[in-house]
Amino acid sequence: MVTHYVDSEVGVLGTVILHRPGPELARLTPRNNDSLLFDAIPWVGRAQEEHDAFAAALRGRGVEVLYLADLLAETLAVADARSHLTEQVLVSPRLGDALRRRTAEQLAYLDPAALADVLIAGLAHEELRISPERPGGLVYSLLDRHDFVIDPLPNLLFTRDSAVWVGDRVAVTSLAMPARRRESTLTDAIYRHHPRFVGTELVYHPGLEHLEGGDVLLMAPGVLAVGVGERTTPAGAERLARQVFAADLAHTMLVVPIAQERATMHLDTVCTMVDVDAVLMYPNVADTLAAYTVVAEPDGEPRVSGPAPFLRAAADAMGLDRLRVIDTGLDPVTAEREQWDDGNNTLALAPRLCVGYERNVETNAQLERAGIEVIRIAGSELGSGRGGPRCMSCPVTRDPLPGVRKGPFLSPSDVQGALPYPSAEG
Ligand SMILES: NC(=O)NCCC[C@H](N)C(=O)O
Repeated sequence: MVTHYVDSEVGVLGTVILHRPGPELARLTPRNNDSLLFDAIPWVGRAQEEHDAFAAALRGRGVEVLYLADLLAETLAVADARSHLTEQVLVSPRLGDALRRRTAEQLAYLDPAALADVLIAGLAHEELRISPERPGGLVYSLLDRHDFVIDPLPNLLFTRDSAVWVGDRVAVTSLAMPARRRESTLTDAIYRHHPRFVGTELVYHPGLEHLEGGDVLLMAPGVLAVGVGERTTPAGAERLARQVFAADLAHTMLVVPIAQERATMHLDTVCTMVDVDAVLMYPNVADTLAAYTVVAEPDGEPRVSGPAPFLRAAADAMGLDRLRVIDTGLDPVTAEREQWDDGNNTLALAPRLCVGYERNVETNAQLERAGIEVIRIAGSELGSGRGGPRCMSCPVTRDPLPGVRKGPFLSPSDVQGALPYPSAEG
């Protein structure tokens, strides 16, 4: 098994899982885009070009790119994974027995790659092979022709949300929105059965309290920040705290309430890290964002204190005098526009090097003024799902921050002493 390890947001990125958008985006129509969590109907070919350029930019900086569809197809070559994932779509009570039988027959004929395509893009009414000898039954007869026998997963593009690595373990999440729930059944199967990942220990499972990867930030080795709002629940944060403390993957979790709105659906829509001591942050929330600090008691029980201002609590937990803050946009109007267009949602490839959407002109200029290099990518179509470079990537390997050993973790003051990178302000 290859070793995978992620203990920060900014350690040099080694390997990342992306999902190249495909036929599942072509399922979006004006009648289903809201429930499928897209704000517009993307031009699929252009979205693929934009995504290919994103992947090329990562490879150009030495990052290994794994595609989720390939991992899934390879996973489906394992008999147990195939039967488990097939059962998970067939179990839906929406199908009824006759339609379930027809669907099962059709899936049984597919090779692993074709089955992966169906699990991702779904199965439309028109695609089910029905004949007088092979009737679909009452449910199929009443199914609207625009409807799906198996729902598509257009948000698989946002690989960040269904799994997040913490140290050498992966948290396979429990997604809140019905349109996304099935995504983590695919990631779960990949981490359990794919030859590259088999043996990886899971620190969170689908089916537990709601938790989404976009809400989880690895602020420093041993320090997590978890947004609670539209997606991750306080119960999800509490469960994750217990599990990461028990596994000695972290010593502190900052739990950060965020507004339950689409614009701030995850913590990484308002705050991402761009250096070991610097965050890119939406100024309209910077002063009001608060955090409850949760630490592990010796008996394993999480102890809660606060709330305190987020930036103060984070700096304390990370053993820093303060966190440097780079604002999204320049003025409140530009900031609001660029936050909406995922200006905040940068993906760090290393300390002071990140990928951002080119359209967020002011935010990118602010980053550069603060000494952060920005690799700009197009996102006119990719952005229609409301996610940026961080949302579209699941890092599975980052270099540990130099000078900070792998867990069990040092105390915050030891970590501060070990920070390798001087801040841009010296
Ligand atoms: N971490 C993120 O902010 N991910 C973006 C998810 C966008 C997706 N359309 C959703 O609503 O869940």
